[in-house]
Amino acid sequence: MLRIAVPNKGSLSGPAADMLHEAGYQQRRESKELRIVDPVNDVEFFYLRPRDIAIYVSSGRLDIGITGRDLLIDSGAQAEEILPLGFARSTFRFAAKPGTANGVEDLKGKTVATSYEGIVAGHLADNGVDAAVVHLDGAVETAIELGVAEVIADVVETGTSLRNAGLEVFGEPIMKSEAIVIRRTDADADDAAESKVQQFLRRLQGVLVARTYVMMDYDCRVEQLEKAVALTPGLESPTVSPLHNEGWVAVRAMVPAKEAQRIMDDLYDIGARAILTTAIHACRL
Ligand SMILES: Nc1ncnc2c1ncn2[C@@H]1O[C@H](COP(=O)(O)OP(=O)(O)OP(=O)(O)O)[C@@H](O)[C@H]1O
Ligand SMILES: O=P(O)(O)OC[C@H]1O[C@H](OP(=O)(O)OP(=O)(O)O)[C@H](O)[C@@H]1O
Ligand SMILES: [Mg+2]
Repeated sequence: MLRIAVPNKGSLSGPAADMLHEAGYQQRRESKELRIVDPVNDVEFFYLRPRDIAIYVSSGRLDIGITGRDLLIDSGAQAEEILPLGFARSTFRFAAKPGTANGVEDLKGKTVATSYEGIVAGHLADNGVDAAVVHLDGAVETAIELGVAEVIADVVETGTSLRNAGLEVFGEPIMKSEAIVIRRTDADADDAAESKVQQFLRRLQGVLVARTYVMMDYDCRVEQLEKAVALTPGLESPTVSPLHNEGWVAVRAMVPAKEAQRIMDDLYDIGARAILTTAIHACRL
């Protein structure tokens, strides 16, 4: 049975459960459940603190896990990213009162508060900067007002938390993060276990594709086919079928959902008609 770690709280937990549900896996019914077995899919889910997931996975007791890239790097655990999942996107940045610093090189002798000591200590060391790091569990934006540190390093999404605290980011982003699937580095799964891991990844990839693409169908004159296909190349190549009316073909291709309206306009302009888009609910590429 495949054993998978899933975030039990915070920004990662809701979207992770939604994605697993969309991929056809049973999920817990209430937030106090610590583990559930999905017998149909031969999978067991363990609901763990997001910060602990890389540690469990690196221990080899759990096969794979969902966590944040920043949390994986912060943990220093022997686990590696095998699939980015596109949610809980954030950047990890230094911030301070305006005028405090312009880059990491200005941090010598200063104190940096963060919940991600591993990332910050590593980044300071990479840049040869000697600064003190204070660990706080959360709400680190307040550390400056209360005099615990001159600088913070934290997750930034919209920047609202920083603005509310009168702080500004400075320097280059330390890293970009999103939810990821992780696995133990150099995992030595036997063939049966490996095929289960690959099936799990294919299911999640299917959800990602279904979320990002729509199916587009349209009719066009044979003379316009090359131009139309250039607009809708599909993932491999579009399906082209003859129509009963001679000189016309029907075309079917997947297109990025964000570009669908623009592509429909462009197709219309070159004479395509009966242009339809439909949602993709699931797929295996
Ligand atoms: N506001 C946010 N927007 C996007 N991603 C976020 C945000 N806050 C945290 N994350 C991401 O969520 C992960 C951290 O999850 P975690 O549950 O530890 O913290 P949290 O979401 O801040 O919850 P809490 O602080 O309540 O424990 C990291 O990968 C981080 O990048
Ligand atoms: O840029 P924003 O959109 O404001 O998001 C970033 C904030 O979200 C998270 O905080 P959370 O609410 O999880 O509280 P915490 O600091 O206690 O973790 C993170 O730690 C930042 O403070
Ligand atoms: Mg938080």
